[in-house]
Formats: sequence, structure tokens, C-alpha cells
Amino acid sequence: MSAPVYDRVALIGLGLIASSMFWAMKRAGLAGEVTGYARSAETRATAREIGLCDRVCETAAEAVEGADLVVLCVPVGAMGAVAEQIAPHLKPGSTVSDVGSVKQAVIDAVGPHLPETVHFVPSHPLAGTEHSGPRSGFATLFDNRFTLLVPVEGTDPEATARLRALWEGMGANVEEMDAEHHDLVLAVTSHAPHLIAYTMVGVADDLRRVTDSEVIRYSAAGFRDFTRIAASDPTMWRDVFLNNKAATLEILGRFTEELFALQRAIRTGDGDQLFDYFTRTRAIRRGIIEAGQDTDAPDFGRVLPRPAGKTEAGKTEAGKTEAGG
Ligand SMILES: NC(=O)C1=CN([C@@H]2O[C@H](COP(=O)(O)OP(=O)(O)OC[C@H]3O[C@@H](n4cnc5c(N)ncnc54)[C@H](O)[C@@H]3O)[C@@H](O)[C@H]2O)C=CC1
Ligand SMILES: O=C(O)C(=O)Cc1ccc(O)cc1
Repeated sequence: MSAPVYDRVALIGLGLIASSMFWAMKRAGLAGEVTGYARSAETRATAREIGLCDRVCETAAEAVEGADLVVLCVPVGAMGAVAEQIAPHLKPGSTVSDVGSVKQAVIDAVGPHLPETVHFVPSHPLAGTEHSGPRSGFATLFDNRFTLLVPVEGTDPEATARLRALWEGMGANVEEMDAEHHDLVLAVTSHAPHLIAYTMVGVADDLRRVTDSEVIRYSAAGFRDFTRIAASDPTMWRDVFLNNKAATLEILGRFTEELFALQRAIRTGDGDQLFDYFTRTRAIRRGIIEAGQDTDAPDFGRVLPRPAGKTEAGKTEAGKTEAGG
């Protein structure tokens, strides 16, 4: 058990990510008191029933009162409204963060509402499941997964270092990245693949004669993975696509071009083109495995390289320093 990184943490939106953060913080003793707020009375009741948060509050204002760290864990499209609601109640010197899957749109929506007396350090854990809601979280979700920090210009490095210590304490490998790059990388590794999975499952469903039991019964692992991903929360994913439009459309455009090229190779019987293409993609997968990354876990973020100079030892050292302060 380490010393708390923050005395008081407030979680706004009590779903998969907030509940996983709560259990991960408790596991390592990273926070003194954790308050929580969710918009729906039903979610607040569930949270109280399962012991999610030390104190579940009736308003967002009450939850953030006196908090040293406030983490917005709501769908990307709701971040701005929540920031506006809590802004007058934030403690000067505190840090506001979020866990949204898109960064530039969240920075644009949240930043203008925050008083100059608070630090804004956006974050994104590259870990999740297709489940949502307060009962879906678990303490090990972030273990050995990347969390990306996206500090905005002029952010106090100490506020960033402290948040890094929290994520490392929750088991994550932390990297920093700018918002534009983040949104492009995630469009390739997570957002476009989700849209493709949604589409593939939709296509299978259109072929009614193979649906009912047959799709699942006879599906190989690939299609099963698609159905798992396509079971993800519709609100969350609607907001991701509406808020990472440019990067997602750019990647889907390239995807469509390649798909057409492969379609043509099939039609014309160009086996060499198909073979060469599959040989290249196989090498990419093998490169990931040789780099020592666990490819069984459904974590698209694992293709991100660790920048030169960052070592496990360095990471642990930073975590210890911050946790002690
Ligand atoms: N699900 C995943 O695998 C991952 C999700 N994220 C991001 O984390 C954030 C939260 O996602 P999850 O925890 O999966 O969602 P979730 O659906 O499990 O929980 C979201 C919570 O926010 C509440 N909420 C929605 N609108 C609200 C509002 N206006 N005011 C207050 N509460 C509101 C919902 O009632 C729910 O309790 C999203 O921004 C998502 O993009 C990041 C990494 C992984
Ligand atoms: O469940 C999966 O396969 C995921 O890809 C989880 C996930 C969803 C959204 C994110 O922003 C990060 C991770």
C-alpha cells in the first residue's frame, strides 16, 4: 500500500472506467477519500449498494467540493456540459482530468469552462471492455495497459507528474502525446476498427438466414471478436465518431481504397497481390509479438511504441516520488 497521491478524488459519471479507477485506487491506497456523482438516481443507488465510492453525492457540485483531483468519466459528448456545471465549485490549485476516447474535442469543450486556478490534464486509458455501467468495473483493468496523458499548453508539469503517479499506481504504463497525434493514432487503432466491427455485425444481421443461432454457433474467433466489440455502448461510440470526425474519416477513406484494391484482386484472380498483402500484414502482427507485447488482450493501444529513453525503472521511480508527496 503506497501513500495517497491525492487526499480527495471526485469521479463524475460512474460507469466502467470510473468504477475501475475507484477499485484500482483502493487496491493501492492512492486516494484518501473518493466521492462520486452520476446523473441517474438508479446509477447512484447501484453505486451505494456495491460500495462504489466512499461517498456518492446527489449533485456534481457537492462531489467536486474540496477535491484535489476531479476526473470526468462521462461520454465525450457530455464533457463540456459537465465541466460547465462543476466549474464554479472547483478548489483552486486542484487538477481536472477526463478519460475520454477523443482528446482535441474534449479539450475544446472543457477548457473554456475551467477557471485559471485549476490545472487541466486530459488522459485516456487504452483499456476497456464492451461492458458499461457501475457494476462493470474491476481493479485490474489498467494493469500493464497504456494510459496517454495529453497536457494542454502551459500545464504545470507538477500537476502532470502527479496524475502520472496516480495512473502508474493503478497499474498503467503512462506516455504523453499531443491531442492531434492522439486522435489520429486512436482513429487507426481503435475508432476505425470499432466502426468496421459494427458494420460487419450489421451485415451479418442483414443476412437473416444466417443470423439466429448460426452466426454465433459457427463463428470463428474473428467474427466473435467483432460481435464483442459491436456490443459496446452506443452512446459512447456515437460520441467518439462525432467528435473525432476528421481523423476517422481520413482513416476510413484509406481503408476503403485498400478494400477496393483487394476486392479487385479477388475478382480478377490476382492471387499474387492477395498473397503479398497478407504476407505484409502477417509481418506486422509478428513484429508486435516479437516486441514482447501480449496480443491476446483486446487492446489496440499496444501497437504504440515506447519512446526512446523511457524505461520501466524510470517509470517506477517517478511513481514513488509522487506517491510520497
Ligand atoms: N468503455 C471503454 O472501453 C472505454 C471508455 N473510455 C471513455 O471513458 C468515458 C466513460 O466511458 P465508460 O465508463 O465506458 O462509460 P459508461 O457508459 O460505463 O459510464 C458513463 C457514465 O456517465 C454517465 N453520464 C452520461 N452522461 C452524463 C452526464 N451528462 N452527466 C453525468 N453523468 C453522465 C452515465 O450515466 C454513466 O454512469 C467515455 O468518454 C469513453 O470514451 C476510455 C477508455 C475505454
Ligand atoms: O474493448 C475493446 O476492445 C476496446 O478497444 C476497449 C477500448 C475502448 C475505447 C477506448 O478509448 C479504449 C479502449
